[in-house]
Amino acid sequence: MQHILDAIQSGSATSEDFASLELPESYRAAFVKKEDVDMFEGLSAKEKDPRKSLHVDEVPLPDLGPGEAFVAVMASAINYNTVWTSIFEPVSTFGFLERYGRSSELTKRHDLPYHVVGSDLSGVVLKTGPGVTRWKPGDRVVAHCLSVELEGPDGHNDTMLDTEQRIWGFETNFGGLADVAMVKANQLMPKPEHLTWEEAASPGLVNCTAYRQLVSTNGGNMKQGDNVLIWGASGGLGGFATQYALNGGATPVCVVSNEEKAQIARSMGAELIINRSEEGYKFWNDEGTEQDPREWKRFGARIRELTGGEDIDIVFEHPGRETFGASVFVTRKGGTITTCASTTGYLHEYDNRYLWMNLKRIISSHFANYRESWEANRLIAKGKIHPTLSRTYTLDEVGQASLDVHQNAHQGKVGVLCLAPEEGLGVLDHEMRAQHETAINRFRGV
Ligand SMILES: C/C=C/C(=O)SCCNC(=O)CCNC(=O)[C@H](O)C(C)(C)COP(=O)(O)OP(=O)(O)OC[C@H]1O[C@@H](n2cnc3c(N)ncnc32)[C@H](O)[C@@H]1OP(=O)(O)O
Ligand SMILES: NC(=O)C1=CN([C@@H]2O[C@H](COP(=O)(O)OP(=O)(O)OC[C@H]3O[C@@H](n4cnc5c(N)ncnc54)[C@H](OP(=O)(O)O)[C@@H]3O)[C@@H](O)[C@H]2O)C=CC1
Repeated sequence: MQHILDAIQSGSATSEDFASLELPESYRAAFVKKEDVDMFEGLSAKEKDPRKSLHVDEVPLPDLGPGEAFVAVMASAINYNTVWTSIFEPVSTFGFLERYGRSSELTKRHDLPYHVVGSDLSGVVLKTGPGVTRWKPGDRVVAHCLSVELEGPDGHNDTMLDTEQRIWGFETNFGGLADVAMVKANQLMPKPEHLTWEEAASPGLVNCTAYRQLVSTNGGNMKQGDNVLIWGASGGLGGFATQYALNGGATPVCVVSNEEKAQIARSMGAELIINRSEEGYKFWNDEGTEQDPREWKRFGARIRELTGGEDIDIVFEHPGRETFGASVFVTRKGGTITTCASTTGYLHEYDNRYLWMNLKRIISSHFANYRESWEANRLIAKGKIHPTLSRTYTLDEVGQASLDVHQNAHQGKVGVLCLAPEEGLGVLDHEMRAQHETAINRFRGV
């Protein structure tokens, strides 16, 4: 891989130079093994340790198909979906690969006894498959994680609705936590050039998701003046939801679990902050069998205290079972709960009387369509939304990086260096970077 890295770092290699580089037969990648899917049997989700299931080793380079691209990955990032894959919860991702593999000769390539994970990357295009004209070797790119086939009509208005919609590196193989990744060329977007490789790689998945869930007409359709309740406001999704709320003239009500996280939310410009640990909300009894509506009320009263008596227009939900009852309760009449996940449990309970009597709506959201992804990346490239990178690991440390996210011991996003030999490389637009340096570094080292 050294000759590829040399070409990238030379700064002068042409597209023809990249096109003539010899591709390796194998490459370094982070993967889980099919033979390990039962390794954590009997343990609770919290006890399952990604360091034991995530391996870093050489894997063969697949054949490149039509409409696809190989990218030399300079950096990637940890997403919670890699945590799910590595603890084999709520289902083993090998089931996704097997199902995908049954579709065609080409998709069969994904059905392997190992799953190369990772749904973000920044890097350089090495080779494109037949039919790709928009991208060429040498292009500096990031990739969003929406993989679709679009052969049927379902996804033609909104690509997320394709019946063959998958998340690359979670429901497909050959993900971004590796030195080379294979993507569909439609996933590629220009790398924001005021950012380093690791900064550019880190927003992708969560930025696009937050954009659809909160801003897009497919999600919360947020407008100026809205009160937006954001759970985990300094986390992966929340760090972007908070920026979108502030940019769009809404008022974020940020929920976090400690003072450091509260400080990050404040430094982004949020003023209304709830430290859920300090306030000690206990929505469920110890057995986890019943909720306490008095605690929902206490939470709602605190929100009213902060907003001057107003309730929430949009809840940005993802913790799931633990918080969903409270989220439905504190939403104003006619308001919206947008949900994209269930980190603490997927069987939600809420009091439906508060929903229907007050004409509230629950809107589901999942990643983002092609267009929404492009718009979210454009906002990063224009310096209107900033990366939330707090710490960067090497690819060999991917297990530890995933454990940190699993244990909620991180802030914002956690980056991973793949081919990039060190942090801080890859910036072309130094002038623009200088304008946004403080915002770019807001989450660093907290
Ligand atoms: C961008 C990043 C995102 C994230 O991080 S999201 C968080 C991580 N993701 C997750 O946690 C989700 C992981 N995925 C899952 O847990 C599962 O993936 C799903 C629960 C989403 C789906 O379950 P499954 O078993 O894969 O598929 P089925 O569609 O439930 O199919 C099971 C069987 O049920 C049949 N079926 C489905 N719908 C119906 C219906 N409406 N009426 C009758 N049958 C139905 C099917 O056909 C099939 O059947 P047959 O087993 O025989 O093939
Ligand atoms: N459907 C989709 O497209 C997507 C789904 N997801 C899913 O969303 C979830 C969150 O992802 P992401 O934001 O990247 O993860 P992070 O771990 O980075 O952030 C989640 C935040 O949730 C908060 N949190 C954790 N536990 C609780 C709890 N019990 N009650 C209230 N808040 C809690 C934490 O903040 P604090 O401790 O400060 O309160 C934490 O910072 C994951 O399940 C992920 O798989 C993610 C991206 C896309």
